[in-house]
Amino acid sequence: MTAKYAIGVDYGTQSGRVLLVNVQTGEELAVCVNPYKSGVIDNVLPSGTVLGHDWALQHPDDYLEVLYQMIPKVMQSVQVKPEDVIGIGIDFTSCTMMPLNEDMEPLCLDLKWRDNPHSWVKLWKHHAAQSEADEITELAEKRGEAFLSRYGGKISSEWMLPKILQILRESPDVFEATDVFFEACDWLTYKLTGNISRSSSTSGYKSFWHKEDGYPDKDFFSELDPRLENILDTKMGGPIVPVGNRAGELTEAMAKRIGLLPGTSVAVGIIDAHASVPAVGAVREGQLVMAMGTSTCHMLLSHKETKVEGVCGVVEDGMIPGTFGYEAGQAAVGDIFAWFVEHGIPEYVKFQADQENVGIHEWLEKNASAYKPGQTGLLALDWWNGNRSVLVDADLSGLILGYTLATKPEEIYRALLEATAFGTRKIIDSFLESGLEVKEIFACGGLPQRNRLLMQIYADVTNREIKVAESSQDPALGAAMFGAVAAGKDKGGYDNIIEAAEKMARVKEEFFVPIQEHVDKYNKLYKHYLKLHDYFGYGENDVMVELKNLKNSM
Ligand SMILES: Nc1ncnc2c1ncn2[C@@H]1O[C@H](COP(=O)(O)OP(=O)(O)O)[C@@H](O)[C@H]1O
Ligand SMILES: O=C(CO)[C@@H](O)[C@@H](O)COP(=O)(O)O
Repeated sequence: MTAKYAIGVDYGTQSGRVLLVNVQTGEELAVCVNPYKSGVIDNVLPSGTVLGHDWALQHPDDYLEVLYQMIPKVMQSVQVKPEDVIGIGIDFTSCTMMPLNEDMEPLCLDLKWRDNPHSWVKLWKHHAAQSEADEITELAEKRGEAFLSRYGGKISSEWMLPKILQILRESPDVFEATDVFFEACDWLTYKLTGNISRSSSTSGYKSFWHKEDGYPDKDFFSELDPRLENILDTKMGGPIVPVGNRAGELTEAMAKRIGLLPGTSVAVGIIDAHASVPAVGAVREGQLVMAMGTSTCHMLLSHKETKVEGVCGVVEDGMIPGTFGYEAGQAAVGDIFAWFVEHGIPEYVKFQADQENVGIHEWLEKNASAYKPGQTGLLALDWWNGNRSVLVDADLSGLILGYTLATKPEEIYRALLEATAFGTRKIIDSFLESGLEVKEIFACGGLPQRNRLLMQIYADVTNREIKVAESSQDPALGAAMFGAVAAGKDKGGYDNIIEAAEKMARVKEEFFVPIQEHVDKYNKLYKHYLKLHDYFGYGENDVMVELKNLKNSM
């Protein structure tokens, strides 16, 4: 049989990328990255409307551009015939949601609505629905809703219902005008296939849907707000299709536009971080995958369903069929380092990095590597974008302790790297305390490829070996694998994602091994991290929330 190919389209926070992969070998033939023209809209709308605190929106046209521009570009860069591309898979940040009209078009593209911020795509890191999230948690607790325990006991402002509730409360007219609220992932799948469906992955992790129990009762929604009584049949309606299935086939019009053949199989969409799980070959119980980029998502596979504090969700078959997929996460990781590089470094660092012809991150990494664990005298809490797991509180904020007049930028950078590693250890501890096994850790995403010091710190802080994905486009590779599964064996693909992972997944031969001397030091520092974590995180000291309230009242 001639070689067959699949396309993975990975929609990240800042950019979308398209990867063309050989289905038999997993070889990556070409990749094209398209930074979103409008990026993350967190200050003002294109029309000039000023946004409130913690808003994060996106422009839906930026997503379509990735398909229209990047798929033809990838195809032109290699000698692959469209008929040999058997499947397409999409992964997307989540919950990135949008209000659509009855023609399945985003409301924000309509002149009538475009000045209203609520008509736009709300990005996963839109955190302005915290009070709605708290309200949902309170109601679920009061009613003893069983679903709450699957989400670590607390509802995140990042998910679908808090975002819908915020729209309803702040802009009932947008709510009324909305035909359906859709995850961007599912909207793009619709754009490719013309079929309206929802992914079991986004529905399970972000919209409270459960394979056996379905959604929470209608009563729950109506008690939250009577206007939500029928939302499951109306604005949240549509068939839910399990991941690993085919969502449909490429339409004639879309095929023409992107230079592929109509009828090409399109997979049910998945959450971006989850696509990395099969892409590193993790398909078994006890395998933990950290997708480390702007944020970090921790995905753990297990055969049992249990309660885990602060977990973002557990969904049966949510990542790999036959297992329960647990997701936890840190809402900022790379974003914290980016903040420091952008706002925290003095001119002399820029000058020296220039002289040495290296980037600021590289300069800081090199200089921070000269320190031993504990030598900076600093300890930080990694809550620059709130705390996703295990505290689930977007109102928490960052902290650095131990500054002196001698503190240097590279020491602060190191403390920030360490803080994110402590945050990850806390998440692993939470899994272990719930009786789940963590046998093997994989790291993927942009960070492990770029920062060796960071990865060594993670190995030392967790006292575990860390394997790193070979592909720098891991989610896109995973999405392409789902594309190959959507096509099926008859067309040269695979019957299921486990078979696809056996043939297409890859990790680097070299991995990060803990250094005992560092492990001992970090064990001590971690105890102090936990003290700060519990003191500020569990409400004993609520100064972070008070400061935020004060700021928001200005
Ligand atoms: N050398 C580096 N060390 C640490 N962080 C870095 C480095 N280079 C870039 N970053 C951070 O990595 C993040 C981007 O990660 P990446 O995985 O490429 O993107 P995304 O999460 O959008 O998919 C940014 O927040 C950026 O600041
Ligand atoms: O929340 C999730 C997954 O549940 C992610 O989509 C979100 O953290 C964004 O991930 P990136 O950091 O852009 O890769």
